[in-house]
Amino acid sequence: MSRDILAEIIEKRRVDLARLGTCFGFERPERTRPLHPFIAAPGTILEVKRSSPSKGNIAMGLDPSETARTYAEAGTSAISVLTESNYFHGSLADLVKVANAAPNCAILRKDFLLIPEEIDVAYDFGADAVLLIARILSDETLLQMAKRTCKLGMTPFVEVRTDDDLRKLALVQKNVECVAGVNARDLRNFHIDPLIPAAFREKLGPRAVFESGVQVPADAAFARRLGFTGVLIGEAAAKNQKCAKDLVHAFVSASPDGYGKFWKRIAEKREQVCEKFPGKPLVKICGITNSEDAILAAESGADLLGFVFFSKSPRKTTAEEAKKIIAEVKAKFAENAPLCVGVLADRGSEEESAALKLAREGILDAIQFHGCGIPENLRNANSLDFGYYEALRVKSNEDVSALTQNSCHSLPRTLIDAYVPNEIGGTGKRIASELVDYVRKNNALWMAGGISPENVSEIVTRFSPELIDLSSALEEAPGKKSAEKMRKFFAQVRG
Ligand SMILES: O=C(O)c1ccccc1N[C@@H]1O[C@H](COP(=O)(O)O)[C@@H](O)[C@H]1O
Repeated sequence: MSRDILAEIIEKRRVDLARLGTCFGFERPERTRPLHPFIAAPGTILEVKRSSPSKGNIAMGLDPSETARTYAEAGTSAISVLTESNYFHGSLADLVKVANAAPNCAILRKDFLLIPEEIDVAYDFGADAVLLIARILSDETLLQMAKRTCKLGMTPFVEVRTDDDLRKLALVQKNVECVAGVNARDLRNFHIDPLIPAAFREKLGPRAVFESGVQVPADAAFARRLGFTGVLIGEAAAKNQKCAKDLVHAFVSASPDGYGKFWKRIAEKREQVCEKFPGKPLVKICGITNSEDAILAAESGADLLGFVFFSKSPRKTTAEEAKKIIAEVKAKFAENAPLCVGVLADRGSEEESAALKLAREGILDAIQFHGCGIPENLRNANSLDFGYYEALRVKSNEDVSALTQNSCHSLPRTLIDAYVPNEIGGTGKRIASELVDYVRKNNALWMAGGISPENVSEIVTRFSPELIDLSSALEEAPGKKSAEKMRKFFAQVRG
């Protein structure tokens, strides 16, 4: 989509401001409500939202006062009110109504505020916090508006999405206390990726909010597991207010954990690769059985190393061997070490128990469930010491639908591998190109199956995968990688 929706919204808003003034034609009330702290402790922000440019009509008949009462009863600590009229059908009248109906919640004015006087208007209409979008404000105006917000006792909520926005956020943080927010939705194409907020989390300061795209309770929990203090939920709450309680409960009962940490590290590694090797994917080298191969892969630029815990694999490893290799890799590469993943293919096996134990001990960063499904107890957990994802062996479009069903915030990525009858993984066989195309239409592509030094350039150019995973084509003998093949391979993806 080439349409710049943000620019359109702002253009119309400037015209309205000039025509109607900063109160948009509403009579300016005198504030009587006391001020409330905004996201001073972990909590949700449920939104009063009628429509949006990405979703069209969401809840056009919504009554702001009733909605605010429902949200307050659900236990939300804050309520966001969209006051933009052209694209979101909100108004300052909604803000007053919500502020009056939810006297114990912090109220956020969510709009595309452009001039400092709008901050005073937000205060008078009952807000406790105001959204300031870094991308649409100059350094000077942003800082002026943030300072004015604090002067009135409210909280500036600064939304970032780019490195330049982060620079602006740091400028604000140097001067005043604020809450930072990252939108998972790309306003250029409305595409939602929970790994965008994940990549930003450590750069935002202590109070940070995950915005957009939360649909189900597990998505809200995922935001908390990434370490966000708040989660802003619009459509899912406004459309189905009965779910508000579950969304709030999921967020506040989760905590930052090893699962969130794994996905944050994937997201950060993706950013680093995008910056240093534009257009190139993350790389997982699988089937590691010895330190020499592990160290060569790490030195060459592997982002993940895979250790196979499957008795029938020619490249299987044991807990003792994996532990020793991982200790060497982590000692040598410290925070630049690749993430270490245990690959499981046989549920209920001794190997599964051994790998899960290493993951719980923090030795393995994650588990790849290869063609054997994710255990229910892991799917339902909201606090784990490690990450996990599924590898699906795909042979038809129906298999791909399972992948799309998997895809939600809490399972942000699924790996695809070739389906080969009677073989589980490490087959050296490729997935049919039509199937890969079908997957990548709606999903970030994590791809395995027959990737080699000879075909990797063609695969990267043709499919733009986000991650490639390979094993057998780098071997000189079962379980032993060839240094020559590794060098040839990495010359293409890290050259
Ligand atoms: O490599 C194995 O032996 C293996 C065994 C059981 C499950 C998964 C396994 N490896 C995975 O297979 C693909 C890549 O294989 P290849 O490049 O086609 O040889 C990858 O997902 C590995 O993690």
